[in-house]
Amino acid sequence: MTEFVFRPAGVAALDARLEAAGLLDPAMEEVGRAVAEAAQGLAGGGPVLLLAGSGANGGDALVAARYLAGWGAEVRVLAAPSRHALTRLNRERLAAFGVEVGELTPGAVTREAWGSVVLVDGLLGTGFQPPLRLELAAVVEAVNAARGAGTRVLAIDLPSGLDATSAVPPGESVRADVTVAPVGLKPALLFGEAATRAGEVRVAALALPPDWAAGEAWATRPDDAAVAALLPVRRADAHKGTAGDVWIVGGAPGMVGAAALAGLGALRAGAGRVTLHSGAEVPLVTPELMVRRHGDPGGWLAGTGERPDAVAVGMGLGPGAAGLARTVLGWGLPTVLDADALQPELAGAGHDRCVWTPHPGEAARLLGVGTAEVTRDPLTAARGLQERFGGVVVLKGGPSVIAHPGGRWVSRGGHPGMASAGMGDTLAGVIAALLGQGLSAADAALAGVRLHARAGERAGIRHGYGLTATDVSAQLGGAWLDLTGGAGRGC
Ligand SMILES: NC(=O)C1=CN([C@@H]2O[C@H](COP(=O)(O)OP(=O)(O)OC[C@H]3O[C@@H](n4cnc5c(N)ncnc54)[C@H](O)[C@@H]3O)[C@@H](O)[C@H]2O)[C@@H](O)CC1
Ligand SMILES: [K+]
Repeated sequence: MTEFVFRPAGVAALDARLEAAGLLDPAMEEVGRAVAEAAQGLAGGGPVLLLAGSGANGGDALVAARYLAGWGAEVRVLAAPSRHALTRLNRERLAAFGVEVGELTPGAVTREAWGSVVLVDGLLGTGFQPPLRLELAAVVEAVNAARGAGTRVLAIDLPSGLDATSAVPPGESVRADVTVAPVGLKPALLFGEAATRAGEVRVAALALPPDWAAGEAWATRPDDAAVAALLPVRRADAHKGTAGDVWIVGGAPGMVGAAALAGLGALRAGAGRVTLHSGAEVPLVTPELMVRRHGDPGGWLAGTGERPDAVAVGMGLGPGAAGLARTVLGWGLPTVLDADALQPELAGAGHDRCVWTPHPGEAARLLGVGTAEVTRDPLTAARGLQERFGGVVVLKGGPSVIAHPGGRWVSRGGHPGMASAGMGDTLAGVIAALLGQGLSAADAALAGVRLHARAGERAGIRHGYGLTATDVSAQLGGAWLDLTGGAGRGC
């Protein structure tokens, strides 16, 4: 399923629409039921302790308690006083069900957690404004102590104490084993240290008019079926001239491997013909790559009338890369700009057929901010880059973000072993190959990132953290077949 990613403002806007349509009560009912089902699955018939804060997150917990009680589970409930109308209503409904609700204090949490198999965290969701107030900080501490003693923790929407928009927790927060996120994900569930505190994340879809969620979402996380639909299908009479002529412009003395890896990535992603243009002698990593050495690559590019179907420029190119990149951008061809071609002076030089592929350090250089600012909120950073540089931006990371003029995508998958030099060079080649096969810049970026990640997952099974960019390239063909379900023959 393709998932939506919301910021708090989107959640609040969706809430307002639900309220106006008289659908907020049924929505909370759906969320509470989904939470109850997940808690029941985790508890395996054991007692469940539910903690309800003062907002709608707490209301979700109170609904979940009612369902669990109705199914015959032993429930213990502690709740904060609330002025939220629906949360209060659900507390009354729970009382009518005969379930007692205790006062939410750190001591009560410690006492009631004793013997509870599962603790449901409905303290704070997207309405949390850091920093955590003292009385709740002590409750969060008690929750984490209970988890340390063996109680499994299920967070509603996000672990309480996380800022929904940030990869960096503002301080201590609940540490969850499972998070059930209503309607869609929040950035904190996807990125950085915050995501590690959420455990396994499950989205609980709500029955909504289809355009409501899409209209309020800040990004989407496409599934593999959506990505596979972007990949080209060849005719039986395809030949190397129809599969894309790709140039790799990169490599300087001491940095030739980067260009070679990009070339290999392009070949393995189906390019019909790949030529490396370099000012240095590039090693023959595979005989299928063509290598052309130029004494003055910039002069040659400026003068040549030859044109490929797609270009990747920058990998290992060294100083002067921005000038070469400007020349290539001037051709208006499908182009990937990577590594040394990612220079602030190229702001505004992008066009709708180009893809910029910075990692967070390069993104920070392009934006003129610190790397921490980029990694704290990659979705906003990627959008800022796209607006400043034009075209499409792939902000690499785990997960990568793709920003295009119509919105933002968050990629899926990958493997921690991909944290090694050369992976970005391979990705640049993969995206160039897809551009050369006729994909738009946005589609090539999304499909390229997912193909690369899937290849990394395959290579990771064999090599663990020791996998190299060459290992990933070798798995690109298999990754393509995985995504397309074995398609790929002529039709
Ligand atoms: N449209 C949606 O996506 C839906 C959202 N729902 C739930 O609604 C939640 C958002 O509800 P609310 O906007 O009521 O917000 P929350 O329930 O997240 O929290 C708001 C409450 O937290 C308190 N609070 C805020 N900052 C605090 C701090 N620093 N220290 C201590 N207390 C603090 C506030 O006083 C307020 O009472 C979501 O996280 C989700 O669980 C669901 O109920 C239904 C559908
Ligand atoms: K929560």
